[in-house]
Amino acid sequence: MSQQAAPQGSRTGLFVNPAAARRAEFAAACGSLFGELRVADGADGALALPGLDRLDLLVIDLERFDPELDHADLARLVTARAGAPTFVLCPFANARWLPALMACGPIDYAIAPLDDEALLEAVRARLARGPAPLPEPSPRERELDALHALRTRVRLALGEGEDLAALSERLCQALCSWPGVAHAALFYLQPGGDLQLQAQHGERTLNLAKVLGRGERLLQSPLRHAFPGLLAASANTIALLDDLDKSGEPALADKLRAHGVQMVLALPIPSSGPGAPRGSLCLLFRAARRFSRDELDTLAELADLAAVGLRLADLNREGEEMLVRVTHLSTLDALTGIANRRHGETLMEQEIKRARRYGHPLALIAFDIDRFKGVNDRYGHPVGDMVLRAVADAAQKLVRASDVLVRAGGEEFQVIAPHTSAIDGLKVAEKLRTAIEATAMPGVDQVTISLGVAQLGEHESADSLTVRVNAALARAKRAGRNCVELAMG
Ligand SMILES: Nc1nc2c(ncn2[C@@H]2O[C@H](COP(=O)(O)OP(=O)(O)OP(=O)(O)O)[C@@H](O)[C@H]2O)c(=O)[nH]1
Repeated sequence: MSQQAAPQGSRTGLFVNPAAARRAEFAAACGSLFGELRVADGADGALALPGLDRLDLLVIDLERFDPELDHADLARLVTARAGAPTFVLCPFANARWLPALMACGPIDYAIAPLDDEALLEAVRARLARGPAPLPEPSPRERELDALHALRTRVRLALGEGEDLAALSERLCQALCSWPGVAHAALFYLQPGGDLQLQAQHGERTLNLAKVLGRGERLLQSPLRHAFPGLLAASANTIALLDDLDKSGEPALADKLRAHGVQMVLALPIPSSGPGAPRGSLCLLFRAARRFSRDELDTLAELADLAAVGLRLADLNREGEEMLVRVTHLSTLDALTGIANRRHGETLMEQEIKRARRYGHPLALIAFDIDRFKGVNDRYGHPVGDMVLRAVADAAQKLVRASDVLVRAGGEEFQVIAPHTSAIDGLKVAEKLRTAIEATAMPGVDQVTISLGVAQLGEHESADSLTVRVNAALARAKRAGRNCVELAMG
């Protein structure tokens, strides 16, 4: 590669930014420095250009890019330059871009905002230095760079804090970016459970579950003393198999060699308190190698980071479970398990909106157990509760999946029936009446219900519909109970 800067008239450049106005501004400010200046609105467009690595200068203007969304694509772009001059304009309030991109290749940068003159000067200076952006790194610097890149990738992988599966997958991907790593795996000890292969990444043909003979209950595996990933998690130790034959398991060694693996290193992922580790990080290398102290320190640090990540994933999961429980408690009636009154009101509003939007009829059926006070008085409250549950179960079985059964209060229920006219509502009500009448209630004489039916009027509110249906129900009670009445319009 020539160390000379190209003459100004023949220089090629590429400017990348999502905003057309910024691209135009850059072309106006710096276009004179290039024989040919191309522009792209993102990493995908830039990567699609032929000869990307031969351009004299790539300028990435990070304004309007989002570190969460765009990091992976821009990282690919920097990597694709393979060390060729890359100049990054970084907003002063978002400098976390810099270490993240530096981890992918050598970049120069200027902190934005810059006025046109300062921008022209910075780009001119970068072009004048020619293609060699930095002196060749020494082996030691290369090692530190690789460690730095690894640490950054692991941090980014953990930063997105999702569920355990996604987090473990990203962590393995990050570990595979370390030079020499063919495959990476995360073994996870389920709380109160067994060790399982949670994620793996790398050599496509290598499936550790197959190599180990199982993907779960790995603490019971006969290979738990031979394979570093299992040993590290079960014995809470760093396990380094620098020669596969030392495992004492020739079949295991052969299988790993067949996939190009010569060495395996595993580190326990510490638990937050005393006790067994949370699992292990396992790295499978293409060749045996020695590790420096910095490398071992960094790997231990990564295992600590992984522990924090797993804890966060646990907290996320616990939070989600709590939300499901709270939602359950706040929407369902504890005795019968059907929608409670408040939730019923919300669903009713939704169904009214839907019925109006699509011009479908909507019926509301209200029903109430006859002389229920007598059931309680005669058989006691627990039997009364059982009757309420039995009535709810029988009604739930009878209504359509799209109907909503609600416990409106004490022994009053409602059925919100979408796509249902008053006539059809009467039919459903009659079916409910006969079904309850025919349902055997252990230890109780026959139970009957009275029902009211109303169809939603064109401009009617939920309150008005409820008042009308309850009036119909009251008429059914007055008419002698165990019967259905249609609401007045
Ligand atoms: N076991 C039990 N009883 C309840 C529950 N909620 C309300 N009740 C009882 O339901 C009864 C309702 O009585 P009333 O409103 O007088 O009506 P009824 O006896 O069913 O008479 P009609 O509706 O006129 O046929 C009362 O005795 C309430 O205590 C509950 O969760 N469990």
